[in-house]
Amino acid sequence: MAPSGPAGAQPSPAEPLSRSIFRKFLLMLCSLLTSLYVFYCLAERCQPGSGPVAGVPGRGVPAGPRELAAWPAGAQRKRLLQLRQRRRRGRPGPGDSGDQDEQSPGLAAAPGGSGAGSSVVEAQSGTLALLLDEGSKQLPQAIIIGVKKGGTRALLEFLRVHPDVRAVGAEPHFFDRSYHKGLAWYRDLMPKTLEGQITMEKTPSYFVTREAPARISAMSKDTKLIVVVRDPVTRAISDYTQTLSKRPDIPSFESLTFRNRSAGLIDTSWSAIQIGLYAKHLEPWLRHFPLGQMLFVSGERLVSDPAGELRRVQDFLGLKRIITDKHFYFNQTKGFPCLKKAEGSGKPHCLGKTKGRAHPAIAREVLRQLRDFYRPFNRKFYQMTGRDFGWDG
Ligand SMILES: Nc1ncnc2c1ncn2[C@@H]1O[C@H](COP(=O)(O)OS(=O)(=O)O)[C@@H](OP(=O)(O)O)[C@H]1O
Repeated sequence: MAPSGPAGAQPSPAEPLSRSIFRKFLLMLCSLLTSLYVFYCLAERCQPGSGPVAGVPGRGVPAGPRELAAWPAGAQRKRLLQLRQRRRRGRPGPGDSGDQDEQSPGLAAAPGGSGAGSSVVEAQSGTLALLLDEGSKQLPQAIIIGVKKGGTRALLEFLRVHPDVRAVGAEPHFFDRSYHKGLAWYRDLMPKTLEGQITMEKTPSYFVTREAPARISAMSKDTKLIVVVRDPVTRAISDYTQTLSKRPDIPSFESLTFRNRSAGLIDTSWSAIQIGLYAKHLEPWLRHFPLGQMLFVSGERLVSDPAGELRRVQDFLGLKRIITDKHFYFNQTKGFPCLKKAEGSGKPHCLGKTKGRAHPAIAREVLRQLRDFYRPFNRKFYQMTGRDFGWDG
């Protein structure tokens, strides 16, 4: 008995012609259906278990065209740029203020990394982005220049929710550490922006860098400067807590605070103390920038009323008031306000564990001496800025 041929093989002379045509037709139909299914997947309609949560664009997976269509125009443009730029991610940030300051969601790898989900998104964004202008890299028009441990990361993360703000995630440290690399290098660190969008960065050490005011002014006299300030005593303890987390064997806060404890002489050369002399650090900035070009954000109010502080910041930057109370919720576990939907992921987002560390208990008497020490500097700072931050009340 002759063996029967494999499916799709040449018809034997005994096989009727109509049957062979029918089999070919079936084969073609199958491949057509397969292609349709692949297309269907590309349109992100068959992501198992990762469908978007109602009303939360991009939740679970990055937003597809259908979700994008439901977003405001500014958010759509921003989202497309982010998707496009994710392809080129992988370049590490140039540095930060000492902490492993978490990358914002917009720059962090998407869940699944370079897995199937991301390639699907890239295929879509590539097609869609081609239809739109991709934007260009600009030098920042606004910079958060300080202060270290003031709440600078929280402010930047909150601002990034705004569709007209684009910011570099890591701290560039251009005006203090990398100025020799030139403005082209600096610009290249920035994300692409479209017309009407603001480019921003934050490097808290600029506020205490002697050369920074002149350098920023040389880049552009119109640069808007934001300083997040916090009670200098709490700020010093926060600064110390950060160092302690990396070097647990350092001396106590109390012993580092004084040059001579029995004489009550504060060691102003210790950077944790030095940075809190805000009035002193502000002077050189005011020689290069008018006061109206600087905004002082209360680090305390950024925690107690983030929407209120963000309203001031949006007004200062000439942005539409888009970030409001609706964007925040108070996370009891974290003990801080968090975003209901972070930029880039659409998921609830609190800052990482390097923000909001528990501070060590400091002797009451030392706290009193520090408050006495800072009081005149604080008063001068309130006068200079026209705002009483309430640290001495
Ligand atoms: N929403 C929210 N979530 C978490 N943390 C918040 C928030 N808002 C302000 N802060 C305070 O930010 C402090 C860290 O400040 P910076 O981000 O400027 O620090 S750094 O200079 O960039 O290292 C950090 O200081 P510590 O509490 O001492 O860790 C926080 O108190």
